[in-house]
Parts: sequence; structure tokens; C-alpha cells
Amino acid sequence: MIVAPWFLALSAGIAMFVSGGMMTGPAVSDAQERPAARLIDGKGFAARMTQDIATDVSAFYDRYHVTPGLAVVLVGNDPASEVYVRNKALQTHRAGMRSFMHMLPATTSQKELLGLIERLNVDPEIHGILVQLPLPAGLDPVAVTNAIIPEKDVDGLGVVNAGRLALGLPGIVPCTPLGCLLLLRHYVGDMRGSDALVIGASNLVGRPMAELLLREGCTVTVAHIDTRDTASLARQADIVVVATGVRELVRGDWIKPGATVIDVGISRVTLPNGKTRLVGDVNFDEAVRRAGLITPVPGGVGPMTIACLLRNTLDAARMLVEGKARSGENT
Ligand SMILES: Nc1nc(=O)c2c([nH]1)NC[C@@H]1CN(c3ccc(C(=O)N[C@@H](CCC(=O)O)C(=O)O)cc3)C=[N+]21
Repeated sequence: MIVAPWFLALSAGIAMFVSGGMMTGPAVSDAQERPAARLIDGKGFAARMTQDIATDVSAFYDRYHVTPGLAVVLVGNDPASEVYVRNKALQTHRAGMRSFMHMLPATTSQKELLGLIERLNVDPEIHGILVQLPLPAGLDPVAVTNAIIPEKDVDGLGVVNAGRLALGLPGIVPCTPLGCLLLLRHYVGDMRGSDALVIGASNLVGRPMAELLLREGCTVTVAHIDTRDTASLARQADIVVVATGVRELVRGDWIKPGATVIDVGISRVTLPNGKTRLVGDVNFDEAVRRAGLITPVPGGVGPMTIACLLRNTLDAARMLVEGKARSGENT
């Protein structure tokens, strides 16, 4: 009984190795093709989430006369980051929240940046603080991230919230892994006992994603830069979450037929005709023929990241304001 699935996985692996050994072209043979996967509509899901958040923001205002405020800090002028930051501001307003942008020059010192965070920490109009990563060289992302008080750490990247996640305690969960989790819960449902592979072990995505999948009852493997054979780990996985920043790293023949593929990567590539296109960490055209469910890029995880940031900001405002109200009652 234990032998059968092993044997099947092994023989499938050999078949793929043989077909992949033809030197050129995609390693997916016709015999293994399936109907194209169902698309996971992150964009639509995020839009519905943002509507729900707007309703909750309005009810929160009616009760406390407070509008949740998010401060976004961008240091330097990376054009891609500027696009994301502007997108965040737009969605924040769409949800009825206030957005406070702080665009600082790349020459900003650590001391100046920490000074700004100190002011945002005590500003009663600010309930969430996000410092866009990566920071320019010379600024310490660990020191900066941990300067944000845990109550306003809506990215969930500081030691308190990361520790809470690792211990299975309630806290603020990083936006991108949270967005992936909500999509998986909606499209897959019960994940208990599933084999999940997370490719990428960053503090921003891979590690917190692994914690969340473990909480869902998955058997979790984390592949990273030193992993010897990520492809064969992927071929066993029911759920693959890819967050490496290496465009189109994951090929079609890495995907177990019917598996769920979540692509966190987003890179802009220039085509021969001079136009640009967004691609993920998964070769979509290949993987869509093998997977059961797959996120597109764009329109998959990206919009969910922003929706979860808004959710985290509203939750932070609730904790700050309701916590304050409670302590007021006690004095
Ligand atoms: N502290 C921190 N927290 C972050 O969450 C964070 C960060 N730093 N640094 C940069 C990355 C990148 N990121 C994205 C957010 C939304 C889209 C997004 O909305 N993407 C759209 C398309 C965007 C486009 O057209 O360029 C989509 O995928 O459909 C993408 C990427 C958050 N990040």
C-alpha cells in the first residue's frame, strides 16, 4: 500500500527525465498534458475583499470616529517600487482609509529613517507603518523593521509578530503569505495532510508562508538556494508556492498533474519589439497544462498583497483603538 504511490511517483519522474533529455523545447510530453488549469482570480478576490474592508472601515468610523491610517515609507527612487507604492495609496483610499506617503531620497541616513519611524509610532492618526523593501545599501532592514512598534507593524516582519506566527499565536501576518493563504483556503479548501512545497526562504514570504501552511495541516518542505533537487521535490507536491524572484524558474515538468501552483514572483521583461510584459517565477504556459489550479501574473498574488495590507491596517486600528478604549475603562 505504501509502495504503490512511491512507485508511481518514481516512474513518472523517470518518464519526465527521459522526455526532458531531448535537449530543447519544453519538457512536457503530449501524453502528460491535461486540460488547462483553472485560474485563481486574485484580482477579483482582492476587489471583493477591498469592498468588505470599506464596509468595515465605515462601521469602524461610525463607532469610534477614527479613520484607519497607513503610512508607507519609500527610500530611494526604484521605479518598480514607486509603482507599487502608488498602487497601495490608490487602494487605501478605495477602502476609505487615509494614506500617508513618505518618499525619502536614497541618501537618507539610518538615523533620519529611524527618527521618522519614531514619529509615526506615536502619531495617533497612523495605525499601520510599512517600509518598502529592499532598502538602499547602507540602511539596515532589520533595525528599521524592528523600530516599528508591533501594534503598527502591518507587514508583520518584526520579531514580535514573526515570533507570534512561529508559536501559532495571534498576531499580524505578513501580507503576501496571508494573501496566498486566503486564495488557497478559498480555492482548495481543507489542506490537511497535503504535501506543500515552498520555494524560497525569505523572511518576507517563504518562511511565514511555510508557517501558515503548517498551521493548515500541510506537510511542508522549504526549498532554497542550496537545495539540491527542487524539481523532484516539486513533482511530489500537491501545493507549490514559489517566491524566489527568479523569473520562470519553475517549468511545466516540475508540476505534479492536478497540483495547485501559487506564483508570488513578478518581474518585468522587455520583449524583442520593445514592449514590456510581467512574468512570474513559474513558466505559466507550461505549468497551466499540468496544474489543477494556478495563479496568473499579473492578477494573482499581487492584488491580494495589497488587500491584505488594508485588512492588517484595519485590524491594527481596531486593536489600537479598542485597546485604548479598554484601558480607558480600567483607569
Ligand atoms: N515591506 C514590503 N512589503 C511588501 O509587501 C512589498 C515590499 N516591501 N517591497 C516590494 C514588494 C512587491 N509588492 C507588490 C505588491 C503588489 C503588486 C501588485 O499589485 N501587482 C499587480 C500588478 C502590478 C503592475 O502592473 O506592475 C498584479 O500582480 O496583478 C506587486 C508587488 C509588495 N512588496
